[in-house]
Amino acid sequence: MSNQELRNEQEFIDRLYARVDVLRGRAAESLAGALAPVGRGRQALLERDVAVAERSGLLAALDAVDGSLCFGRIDLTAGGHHHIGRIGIRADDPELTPLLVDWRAPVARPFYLATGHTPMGLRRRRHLTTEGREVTALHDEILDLDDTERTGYEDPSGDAVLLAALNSARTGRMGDIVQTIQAEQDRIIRAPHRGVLVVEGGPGTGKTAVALHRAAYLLYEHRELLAKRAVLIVGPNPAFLGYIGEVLPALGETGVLLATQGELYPGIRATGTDTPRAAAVKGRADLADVLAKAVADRQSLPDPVIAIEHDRDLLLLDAGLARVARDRTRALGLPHNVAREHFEGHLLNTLTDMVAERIGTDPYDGSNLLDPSDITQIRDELGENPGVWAAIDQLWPVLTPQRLITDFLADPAHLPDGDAAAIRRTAGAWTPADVPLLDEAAELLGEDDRAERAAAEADRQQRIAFAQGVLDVSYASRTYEFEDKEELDDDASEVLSAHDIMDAERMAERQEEDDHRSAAERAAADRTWAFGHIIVDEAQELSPMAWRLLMRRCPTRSLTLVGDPAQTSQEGAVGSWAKILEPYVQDRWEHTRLAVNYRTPAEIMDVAAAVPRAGDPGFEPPKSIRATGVRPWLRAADDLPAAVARAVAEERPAEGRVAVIAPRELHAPLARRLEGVREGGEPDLTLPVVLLDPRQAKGLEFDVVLVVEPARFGASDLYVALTRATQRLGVLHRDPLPAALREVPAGEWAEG
Ligand SMILES: Nc1ncnc2c1ncn2[C@@H]1O[C@H](COP(=O)(O)OP(=O)(O)OP(=O)(O)O)[C@@H](O)[C@H]1O
Repeated sequence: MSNQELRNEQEFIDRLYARVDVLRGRAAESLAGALAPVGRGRQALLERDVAVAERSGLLAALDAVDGSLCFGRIDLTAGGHHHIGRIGIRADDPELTPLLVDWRAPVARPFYLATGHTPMGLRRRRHLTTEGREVTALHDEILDLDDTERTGYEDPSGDAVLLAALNSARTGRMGDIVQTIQAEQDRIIRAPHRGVLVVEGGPGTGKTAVALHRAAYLLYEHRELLAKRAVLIVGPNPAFLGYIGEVLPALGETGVLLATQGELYPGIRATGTDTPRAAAVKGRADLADVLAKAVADRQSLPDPVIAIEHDRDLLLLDAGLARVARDRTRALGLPHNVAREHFEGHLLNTLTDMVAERIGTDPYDGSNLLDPSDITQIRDELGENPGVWAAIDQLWPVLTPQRLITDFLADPAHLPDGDAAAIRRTAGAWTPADVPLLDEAAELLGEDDRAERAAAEADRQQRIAFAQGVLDVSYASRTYEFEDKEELDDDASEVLSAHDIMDAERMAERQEEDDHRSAAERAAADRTWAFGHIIVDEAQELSPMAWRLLMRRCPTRSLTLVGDPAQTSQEGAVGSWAKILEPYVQDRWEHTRLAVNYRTPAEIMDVAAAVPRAGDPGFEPPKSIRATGVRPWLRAADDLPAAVARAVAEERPAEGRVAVIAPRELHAPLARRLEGVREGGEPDLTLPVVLLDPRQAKGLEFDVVLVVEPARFGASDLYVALTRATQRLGVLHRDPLPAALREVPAGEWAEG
């Protein structure tokens, strides 16, 4: 009987893939069709773009989930069953009957929530394991206790599939968890709250996994809205983004942009680093005011006068007159560069009045003899005087964010001396902490887009002229061809009129519209893009200035924030969720917690928890879902690199990954002793052995972790480092151990 069960499932999977192959073929065909030229008009072009995006999305989704399409099945007490998969697939019948239910659909929900106590209408839950297109295992849970039917694949504990996933060798890339989402996680993933949702929990509680699956869920639930606006995921470093970057594509979702803080200002690569103190100062909320003052400083006054040569005369612009123009301009409350147009106008008016007064005043009664056309002429002449423009540039210069911040960092004004000294920099690369400053500056400055608008219009005119030329040539040549024929069809000229098919302006517009970039790609290039949803991982690390930037990118305030205050390492991070969120959403946000540690075995957690407990005796770590029976070990060594090399050789699993987490200054000697290990740059997490500093280890996990010289880590960094292993942990040191680890009872370490 049991073999029959397996055969039945295999038959189903075969049918499913046959259908997928048909769908894939059709999607490829219709994509080719959608890419072909379309009819006239913007609407048609727009529809074409939408069709292309949809069909390439469907193709990408089908490709991505191939090989792992179906993973579960629920049998209903009322009869019937549903297969559950990474995406939904419908049969090719008139009713389009669902063959496979998307895991995010409401019908699939009992798969994640049903228990023996609350079976939610289920008789049985089945986990299917497949390799490629072959079913390799089944695990059944009976949920209706009165049901006596047995399949022979019963899993009495109900967690064999979960434990197998948790125990499997790591690959250096995070996988999705759709097959084994736990009830507490499902509630967060599907939380109906549309605004800010905070997901808090200790190490390994699945915060990152949950946030990513929530993004997939939201993209499914609100596809119309979110696919257009894209979802942004912000993570602490590029290695982490590489680590989590395959989860959403594997779920068929591609409308997502992953970025670190340093990548959030288009056109800037933030490759520099700051001292912790400098990063903290740059991240402080008061920097917004400081930068506003720095902009105001650039709106200067003549000291004491600017002499402008005009019409063989000298105009003396003094501080008083310039101040009037400046105050009037400032009163508009516009960003600096946008306001410049108004300053130009005010200043030209002031100078026009000066000239008019000088040349037009009646010497007898003091009245002005000039008429309005004279005044206009004076103003026009002043507008052509380079001296006038030099004065305007001096008093209200057009500024770029880069210029403003470069000048500010070279000579930081409006800050206490110590803070100014901490951030002073006259050369060097941009740093991630500069990015929120650049963004703030871009907001304060705005863009004077007059020139751009004019250039765009000139460009459009040029393209219209070009398109007109192309059409004229084709029109003329076709006509010529036909004139050669003996009998020229009366209607031929009309049939061939290119102008009838598409006029030049439309052709030019079509070039403009021909932008097949996805929403995520467009978003990456656009500083002012408003994302549909933002997920921030390690959110506890961000500074107030970074929050300002992110909130600007998400005017709807639809955010998922993931973090663990106990793992905060950044100086100057905001600290409490309420404090972070109050300025943007007051108290309208939801706080959720995850309490089970899926990553770190109990034996390792017993040791790791000593670190936060040293500062907070009441500290309770999340509860590990499993124990491995293997205790972490502790080793003192004089020659640390040799000891680490030996430990790597001993511990290295046949499959899976080892991380050596060591302070940066030990990386060079360690790398020399460890074969195939690179030092510096972004770590390649897919290599069998990687060398990391504790900050780089954030959010990651490995089968085996070796922590080197723990006394040199800050407490939260050490906690992070000790909680990265899924199987085994070793600690090596030459310096004395930090107090927290000295407190660990001897029995919690492995013997010897
Ligand atoms: N329901 C689940 N099924 C299978 N694996 C799970 C489940 N939940 C979490 N995991 C796994 O547990 C590990 C830890 O998850 P994740 O990295 O999301 O935790 P985290 O809370 O973000 O951790 P940290 O704060 O320490 O970085 C991952 O390998 C993840 O795939």
